Amino acid sequence: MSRVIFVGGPSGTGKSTISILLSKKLDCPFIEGDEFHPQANIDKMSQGIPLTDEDRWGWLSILCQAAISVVQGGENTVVVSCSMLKKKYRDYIKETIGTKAQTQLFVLYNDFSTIYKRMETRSNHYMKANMLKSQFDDLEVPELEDHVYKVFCGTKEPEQIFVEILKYINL
Ligand SMILES: Nc1ncnc2c1ncn2[C@@H]1O[C@H](COP(=O)(O)OP(=O)(O)O)[C@@H](O)[C@H]1O
Ligand SMILES: O=C(O)[C@H](O)[C@@H](O)[C@H](O)[C@H](O)COP(=O)(O)O
Repeated sequence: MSRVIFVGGPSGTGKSTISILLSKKLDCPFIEGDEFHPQANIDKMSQGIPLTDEDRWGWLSILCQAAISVVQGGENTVVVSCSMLKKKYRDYIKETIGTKAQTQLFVLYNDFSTIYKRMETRSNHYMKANMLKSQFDDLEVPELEDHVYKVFCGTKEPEQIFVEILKYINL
């Protein structure tokens, strides 16, 4: 059966970095969630305004449909980066993918100060460092959610985090 692997967490925790490592290892496509935001969401974030649930539902739907299209197009696996900060977003993703593929969700998390320092150096990204707090406020670290795994990153190198995640993935 095909599978969809989502990599989540607040901005700067390493979603894209880890997703790229996974897609290389699994030799599969990678959907960069940031590239699928409606323009209204990008405009909002560019102005330093955090997204609300209402802003996110449409984006989550687009991402799920993109992942489904990839596996229905014949790919065995696809990796998607998407913050999916709240349990209800993760539930929505699992429900929407449904039986079309096996779904595994990994939520990266870290200390606020570690990520804040990292974000301050990323000046060209539309996600402003001062919006990070709202993301941490929204983050619900998963506990006992089916097919959802939390991954504490701390000061681990991306390779180390990648190896941790691989333990949950059938190669
Ligand atoms: N484990 C890590 N340790 C140190 N730096 C990292 C780690 N993971 C990612 N980074 C760096 O942090 C920044 C944000 O990473 P990125 O993968 O774009 O995060 P996200 O997609 O979650 O916003 C990048 O400059 C990246 O190289
Ligand atoms: O890589 C990042 O910096 C984050 O992924 C970010 O750009 C993300 O697209 C938005 O944070 C989505 O909105 P929410 O995370 O607020 O849902």
